[in-house]
Amino acid sequence: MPNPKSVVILGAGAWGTALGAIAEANNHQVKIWSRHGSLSLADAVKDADIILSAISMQGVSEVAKQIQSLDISPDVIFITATKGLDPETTCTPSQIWQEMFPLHSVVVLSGPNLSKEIQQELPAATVVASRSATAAEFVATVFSSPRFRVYTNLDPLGVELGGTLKNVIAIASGACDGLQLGTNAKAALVTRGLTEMVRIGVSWGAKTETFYGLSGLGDLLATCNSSLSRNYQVGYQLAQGKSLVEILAHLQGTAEGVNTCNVLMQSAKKQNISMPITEQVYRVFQGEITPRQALEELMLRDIKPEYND
Ligand SMILES: NC(=O)C1=CN([C@@H]2O[C@H](COP(=O)(O)OP(=O)(O)OC[C@H]3O[C@@H](n4cnc5c(N)ncnc54)[C@H](OP(=O)(O)O)[C@@H]3O)[C@@H](O)[C@H]2O)C=CC1
Ligand SMILES: O=C(CO)COP(=O)(O)O
Repeated sequence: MPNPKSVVILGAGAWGTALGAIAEANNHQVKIWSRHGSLSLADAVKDADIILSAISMQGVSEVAKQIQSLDISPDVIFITATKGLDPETTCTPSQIWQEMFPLHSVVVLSGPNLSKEIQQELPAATVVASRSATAAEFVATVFSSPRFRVYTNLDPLGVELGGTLKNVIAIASGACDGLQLGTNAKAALVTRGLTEMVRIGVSWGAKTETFYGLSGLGDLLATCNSSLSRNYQVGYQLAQGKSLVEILAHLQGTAEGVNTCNVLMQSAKKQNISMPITEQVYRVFQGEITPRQALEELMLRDIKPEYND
């Protein structure tokens, strides 16, 4: 384990708190900053070795801009644990951080990590990915523990997109369970969902194999099969006939898949990329169809080869 480091967590939500506890258990000095807390951002990031952002997508650009105006040592490593896409630019969180801090190392942390289980100290694995192998290896040593196994990876975009794109499929999976469609239907949905993720992710520059790792397939398996996932909960409740507005008003925490689905749909249309499951989720959000009608449309699509469709 490295010497104690100063780790600043941005965002006192479920994920920021859980990651803070892991670093603290490894004897690092942890400060958690929240926009509603008494600690100023300037005081929080002063003397930081690591700045880890676990804020929802909607706050990333704004907070990154505030930090840009502060005096940040060139040795600071940024970690992003947000799973979303910027609605204006379609940029991922790591692209936003890297653009604002071009000379700093930026590391993506993503994996099958339902925060409630991690808070209960159940074992889990994750991936830290960066263009800098040294930065990824350093971050792995800071967070690794007997209950949190951290793998390194050199495809930050692929790791980040795995965690982000799977949220839309988790919503569809929640709906699949809400409609009680069974295990075969779920297996088909998740597998075809992964195909969609690979298709768009690779067109954006991610590596195919990354989607078959912990941050892609691994996170799909976790969130598509657990009622702890907020995205899954959104889909499940849509299948029960609730409106999206009603669901989001009562949901505890952030379901990034809702915004991600909208951003994805626009990009897929522009790029002419087929994303049938995402499209059906989008249409359910728009109130155009019910989850059951979405199922019927997916089942009645043209017959085609399993690959190269
Ligand atoms: N929970 C989980 O299991 C996991 C979550 N993630 C990802 O981590 C991110 C955060 O998730 P989670 O912690 O669960 O969500 P929560 O809803 O619990 O917390 C969101 C956090 O973001 C902060 N925030 C939101 N908007 C802004 C803003 N404009 N400026 C500053 N801070 C803001 C919130 O601050 P405030 O409290 O002041 O509103 C809060 O600290 C999401 O992208 C999620 O997909 C990734 C892996 C696991
Ligand atoms: O990404 C997650 C687990 O890896 C958390 O999923 P939800 O955001 O759907 O709760």
